[in-house]
Amino acid sequence: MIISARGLRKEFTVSRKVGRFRRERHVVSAVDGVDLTVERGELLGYIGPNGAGKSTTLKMLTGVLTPSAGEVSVCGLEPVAKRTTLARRIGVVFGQRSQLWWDLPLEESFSLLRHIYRVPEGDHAARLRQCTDLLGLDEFQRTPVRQLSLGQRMRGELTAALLHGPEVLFLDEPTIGLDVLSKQAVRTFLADVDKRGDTTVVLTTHDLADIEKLCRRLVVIDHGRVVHDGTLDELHARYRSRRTIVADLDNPWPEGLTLPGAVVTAVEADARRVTLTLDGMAAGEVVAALAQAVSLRDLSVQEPDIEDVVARLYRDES
Ligand SMILES: Nc1ncnc2c1ncn2[C@@H]1O[C@H](COP(=O)(O)OP(=O)(O)OP(=O)(O)O)[C@@H](O)[C@H]1O
Repeated sequence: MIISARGLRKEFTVSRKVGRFRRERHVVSAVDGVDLTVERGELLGYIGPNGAGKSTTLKMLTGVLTPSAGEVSVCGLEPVAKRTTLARRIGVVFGQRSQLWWDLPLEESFSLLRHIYRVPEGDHAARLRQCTDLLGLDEFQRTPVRQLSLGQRMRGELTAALLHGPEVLFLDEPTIGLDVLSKQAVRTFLADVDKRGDTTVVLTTHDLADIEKLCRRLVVIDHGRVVHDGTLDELHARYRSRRTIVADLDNPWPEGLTLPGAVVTAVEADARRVTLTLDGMAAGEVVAALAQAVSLRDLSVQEPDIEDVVARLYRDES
């Protein structure tokens, strides 16, 4: 495994003003005993509600914060003790912080990074070409970073994080604030990184479409603790999320009609639209029974909603 954490904790002591003159100190448990292992080449989604402890975990994995307790190893190194060595083996994109030089054109930032990380010219050129092609960077490579839009800068940040060929890429909300096209570009790019298989990716995001499109495995934390570690399908199974069939009908839905393997969950639009939630039976069998019973105008089968299942998990844990 390339990342391992056992009993990882981080506490912050904060002081709060009480009355006019007194301050009271109290301890915030930001990460409260996280166990986590990530295998080489995985693309892991690390999600949780605001304040759950995601960024604090990433900061401990990258050596920015010293854990209060627990063991952590990334690329076989202890992040804080070996921070400089580790920096050469990981890439980091933290939404709020930039690794680019504000006043320099993007291409000069890339060139500086090549010297800082001492990347051989050929490797640098090959990786830059790959990122440029996939992220469409060509048209703004000569633009100073401060003039770039958020979406353009994020493409630059991703490139900057990958130019030294890191083994692990940590991404803290890489799609936040991006328009649909930029989001798509970032997701397609990350899917390509994942497909090549030589970079492990840890992704935190509030955009569940990122998770749905990119992550086979999902770790959910809340109040600093892991509350789910598994696939999205396993999460749906845990909450018994079901597929639904939405059918538009030529005539009103006959009151009281039932179909085996499905439950009627909504009758709308003057009873000419019915929603059936599948109860374990295959969609095809229910659709066939439906077509026998009523005259169908249109029909769609909808997958379980990720927003819904994750909201239920967050509610349960809060
Ligand atoms: N430097 C700090 N000092 C005091 N408390 C902190 C500090 N950093 C984080 N916290 C607290 O630790 C908890 C976890 O914060 P963290 O930033 O890790 O959450 P997060 O899951 O990344 O949230 P978000 O999704 O809102 O970015 C929060 O209660 C936060 O207020």
